[in-house]
Amino acid sequence: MTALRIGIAGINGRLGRLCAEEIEARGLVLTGGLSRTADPARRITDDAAALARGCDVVIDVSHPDAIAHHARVFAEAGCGWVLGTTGLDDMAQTAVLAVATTIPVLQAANFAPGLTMLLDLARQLGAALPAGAYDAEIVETHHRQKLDAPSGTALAIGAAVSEGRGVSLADVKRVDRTGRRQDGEIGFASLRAGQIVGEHSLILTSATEQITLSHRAFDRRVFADGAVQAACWLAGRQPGLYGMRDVLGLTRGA
Ligand SMILES: NC(=O)C1=CN([C@@H]2O[C@H](COP(=O)(O)OP(=O)(O)OC[C@H]3O[C@@H](n4cnc5c(N)ncnc54)[C@H](OP(=O)(O)O)[C@@H]3O)[C@@H](O)[C@H]2O)C=CC1
Ligand SMILES: O=C(O)C1=N[C@H](C(=O)O)C[C@H](O)C1
Repeated sequence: MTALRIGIAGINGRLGRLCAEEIEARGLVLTGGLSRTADPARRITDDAAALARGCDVVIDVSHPDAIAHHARVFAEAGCGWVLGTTGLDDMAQTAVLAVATTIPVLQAANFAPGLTMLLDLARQLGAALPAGAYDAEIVETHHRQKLDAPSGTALAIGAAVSEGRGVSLADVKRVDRTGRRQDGEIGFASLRAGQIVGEHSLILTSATEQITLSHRAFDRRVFADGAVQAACWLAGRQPGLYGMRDVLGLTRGA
C-alpha cells in the first residue's frame, strides 16, 4: 500500500505550520506546501496546480482570495480537498460547492471535535427553544491577527441554530446591533485581542432563563490534529461535500 501524500496550502501560516508538524509526527508523507513565495529547498511551490498534481489530498488553510483558484486547479488535478479557510465570499463558496461534484471536498470552519459536537447541540437547541421566546446571540473571541468576522465557526453555529429553527441564517443574521432587537434574530459579536486561539459561545435567553454553550480552543494543535485526521479520512472517497461530523462518525440526532 502506498503512503498517503498530503500537501498544505498556506503552509507558512499559523495553522499550516502546525499541520505540517502533525503530518510528520504521524509518519505520513508531507508532499509539499503552497505559498505566494516559492521555496524549493522546503518543497514549497507558488503553483497550486503543481502541488495538487503530487498530492492525494490538500489541506487548505490559506486565504479566502485564493479559494476560487484552488477550486479550479484541485478539480483538474483530481485530488481531495480539506478546506478549513474561512471568510469565503458567495462566489468562492459557490465554486467550492461546484467542484464537490468532481472531487471529494471536506469543508469545516472548525476542525476541533468538541466544536463539531457543539454544532449538533446548537441545532437541537434551535429546534427545541422557540425563536419568539429565546433570543440567540453568538459571541466569538480570537487573536488580533484574524482577518474575517464573524468567524467561520460563529457563522456555522448560527447556521445550525437556524437549521433547527427551520429558517435561513441569511434572513435572521444580525451583525450591526443598532436598533431594537427583533424576534428570531441571531446576533453576532466579535472580539479581537492578543493571541487568543479561539472561543465561541451560543447564548439563548428567554424572559426567565438562559442557556450557554461554550467552546474554548486553547491550543491551535486541536485544529491541526483535526485537519490531518480529516485528510486521512477523505483520501479515496467519492466526490461530494463532507464535514467533520462525517469524520467523527456522528449520525443525525433528534
Ligand atoms: N477550520 C479550522 O479549524 C481553522 C481555520 N482557520 C482558518 O485558516 C485560515 C488560515 O489561518 P491562519 O493560519 O491563522 O492564517 P495565517 O495568516 O497565519 O496563514 C495564512 C497563510 O495564507 C497565505 N496567504 C495570505 N494571503 C494570501 C492570498 N491572498 N492568497 C493566497 N495565500 C495567501 C499566507 O502565506 P504566504 O505568505 O506564504 O503566501 C499565510 O501564511 C483562516 O481562514 C482561518 O480562519 C484557522 C484556524 C482553525
Ligand atoms: O482564524 C482563526 O484563528 C480561526 N478561525 C476559524 C474560524 O474562523 O472559525 C476557526 C477557529 O476559531 C480559529
